[in-house]
Amino acid sequence: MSSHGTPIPMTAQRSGPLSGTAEVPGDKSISHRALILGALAVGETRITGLLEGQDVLDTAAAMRAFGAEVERRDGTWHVHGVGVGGFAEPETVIDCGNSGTGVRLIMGAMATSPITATFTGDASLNRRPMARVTDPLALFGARTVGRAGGRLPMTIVGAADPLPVRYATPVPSAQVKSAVLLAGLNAPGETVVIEREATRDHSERMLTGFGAEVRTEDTDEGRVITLTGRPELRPQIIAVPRDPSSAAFPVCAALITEGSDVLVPNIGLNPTRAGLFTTLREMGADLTYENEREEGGEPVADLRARFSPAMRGIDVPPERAASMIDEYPVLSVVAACAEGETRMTGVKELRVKESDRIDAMAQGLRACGVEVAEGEDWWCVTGRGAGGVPGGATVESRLDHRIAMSFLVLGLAARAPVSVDDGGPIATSFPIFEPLMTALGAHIEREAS
Ligand SMILES: O=C(O)C1=C[C@@H](OP(=O)(O)O)[C@@H](O)[C@H](O)C1
Ligand SMILES: C=C(OP(=O)(O)O)C(=O)O
Repeated sequence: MSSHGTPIPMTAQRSGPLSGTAEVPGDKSISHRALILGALAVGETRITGLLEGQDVLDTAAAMRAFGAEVERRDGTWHVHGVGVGGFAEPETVIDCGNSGTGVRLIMGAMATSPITATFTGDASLNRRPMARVTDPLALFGARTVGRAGGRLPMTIVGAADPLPVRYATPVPSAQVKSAVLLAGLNAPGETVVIEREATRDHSERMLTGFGAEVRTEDTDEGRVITLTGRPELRPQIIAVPRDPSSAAFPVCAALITEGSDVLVPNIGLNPTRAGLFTTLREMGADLTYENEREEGGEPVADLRARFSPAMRGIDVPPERAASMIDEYPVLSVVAACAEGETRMTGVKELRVKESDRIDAMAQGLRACGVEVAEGEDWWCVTGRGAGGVPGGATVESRLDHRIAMSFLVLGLAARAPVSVDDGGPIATSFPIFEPLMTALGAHIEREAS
């Protein structure tokens, strides 16, 4: 959906101890991929635990537009796929709303079929760079017509006679890697993606689960992923694990809110996603992994986070960026409540997310009385110590769910309330954020607009 409707101003106030269990929703990255691969399999894929956030609902609608049957019955999602190369030409414009993952993966999935589709999104998505995906799709033989600078709305004419591709991704991006692999599904022979830094590997894992041949090798060039084209994908039964990127919010809230003790069960700790938790532990957070186990081939644990008044700032190494890319906004909130400087480098990708996340956080933190320095590829937050952030500002969320949630978390520990002008975007990834946080004891309220 391109419009988020009327803004929903929200305010968070200093809260007493947060306690209890926070059952966060399903993983957003895995949910998109389950719907898309389900739509490309032959037969019915069943998905439980799917994230029912707007980003994923928009991908479900897109899969219907390409000819798959997608239905929710009794809490389970049923996807009746059309097979690799079986996508129909959509009759309407594909609106991916706020979702970079949705639009980029779907572009890849349709680019090697002889069909044409036009993509659009909301004001945030229509500002984000798409050439990073359409450049490699052109190598397969797809053609693109879009706005200047490779922006949406954009029409892709899929390749009628696609060629396989060998592509080294110029930016660390699982979306680009996944778009190329999905396009490679309907190309003959082997499609190869090379990434210098490993990014989240859910596509590789799920493609293998659906029966595609995918090889991953770590070489001097980086990680080399080879997919054999034109497989018949077999439908799967998928239980989507809970999202570590959503778990980050109750975890960080507990660490900075006096007296808190919160359990966040069943969180995937895939090393390509778990960088935030490593960082928090290095900062001295009282964050433990309980009941560590393997589920569906992924490491999983229950996270227990307790108020940690003695956290210290650290240098977050650039090679960790890909494994915590969506978590820097909320990390900067924890950094504001720690002692000393937290320096984050190798993070220029943050500038092309739903908003320029370095600028959005830096401006909002400064308005709340926190010192922030920044450059194109780095930023540094000077902590005010536990309970030391003045707060007392209204911050723009800029159509960015993670900015809105991060400042509401800050408000729980700041001396004066912190407001966001629009909490509406939270529904894209974490529709139950407000009731979940409130049930833990957080004072978060909607204001009359
Ligand atoms: O592949 C994915 O599911 C995602 C990849 C990342 O984006 P980039 O590929 O742009 O780094 C991440 O920020 C996004 O939230 C989800
Ligand atoms: C960057 C994000 O998502 P997307 O790129 O899918 O819009 C996010 O969820 O933080």
